[in-house]
Amino acid sequence: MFIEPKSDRAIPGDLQPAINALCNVAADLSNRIALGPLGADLAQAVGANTDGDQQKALDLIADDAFMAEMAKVGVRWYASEERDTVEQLDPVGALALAIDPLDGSSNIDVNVSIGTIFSLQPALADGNDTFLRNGHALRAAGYFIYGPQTALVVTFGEGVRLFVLDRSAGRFVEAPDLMVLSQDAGEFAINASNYRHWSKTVRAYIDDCLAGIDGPRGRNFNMRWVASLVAETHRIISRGGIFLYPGDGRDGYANGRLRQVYECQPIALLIEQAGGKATDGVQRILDKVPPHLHARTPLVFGASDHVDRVATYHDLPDQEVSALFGNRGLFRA
Ligand SMILES: O=P(O)(O)OC[C@H]1O[C@](O)(COP(=O)(O)O)[C@@H](O)[C@@H]1O
Ligand SMILES: [Mg+2]
Ligand SMILES: [Mg+2]
Repeated sequence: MFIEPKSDRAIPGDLQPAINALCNVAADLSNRIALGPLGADLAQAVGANTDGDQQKALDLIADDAFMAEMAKVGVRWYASEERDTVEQLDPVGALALAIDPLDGSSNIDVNVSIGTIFSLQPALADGNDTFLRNGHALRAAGYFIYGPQTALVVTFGEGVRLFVLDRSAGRFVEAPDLMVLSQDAGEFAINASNYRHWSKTVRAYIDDCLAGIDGPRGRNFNMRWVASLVAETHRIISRGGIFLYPGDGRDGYANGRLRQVYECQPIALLIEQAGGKATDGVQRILDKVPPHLHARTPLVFGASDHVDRVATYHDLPDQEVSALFGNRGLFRA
């Protein structure tokens, strides 16, 4: 076994082979990533996926490795960010796996945390129908983080569990405590270089954070942006705060950058299970049905109060946001 749960906590029996196989591949990837420049050039550009995103060597290595193992463990449908269509693996398998095999690709060659995001749900007769459902069908959601520690963070619907890779044993060993999101950290994460492309609503929210103790929030905030969704999620689950990847005015970014099936649904389930919230700014992510396999959605997640507050900015009539915005614009001269 490549995973060692605490003796008083089980992994649902029908999911165990798939979770074990995911751990096997992730441990191997972790070893390869850890070699850095002593190993193969994992950051080499090798092409583009259907969405036009650049693919790095590690995106494809990870995708091939996960797909090969999933064929042996009762997974019928395999949907990957790196593939145009759903692949059928085991025709009599009962499960469907959605995966972002390598998240945070821009960080591969700079020794910053990257990851793998996945979800498992029951397989329907048709692959597309399986994945084009809202997030309430998920049986499990998780990510592997390849960082100073390689870890698996996963939920089976009863809280969020942490397993750390013990390299000497070659196994992911469960940590004693469940992960619970702290509600009061004052930290936000957003790619602020897109400020000029955001809606007034998003600008007003961030302006208020930046105004700190002198603004309407009456407290100072800190900012972080790793450009690796797994790393941001791990930090927020570990110590709180809020993450935003809103839609913006750039070509192709009307719904932001993050994919509903491979990234947003699993992260949303984890965050909710840790005691937080995940929305597109207004609507709960888990309630949304993906319009197509590679659909993107704006994503806002973190401590409940922070996420609720973002929704109140969206609720303001446009004139009111404009009026607020007229008094702010802290990024402008
Ligand atoms: O470069 P940007 O626009 O800040 O986007 C960063 C976001 O893009 C991602 O890298 C997208 O994931 P992939 O690396 O799987 O394409 C997220 O991990 C991250 O949150
Ligand atoms: Mg990703
Ligand atoms: Mg990816």
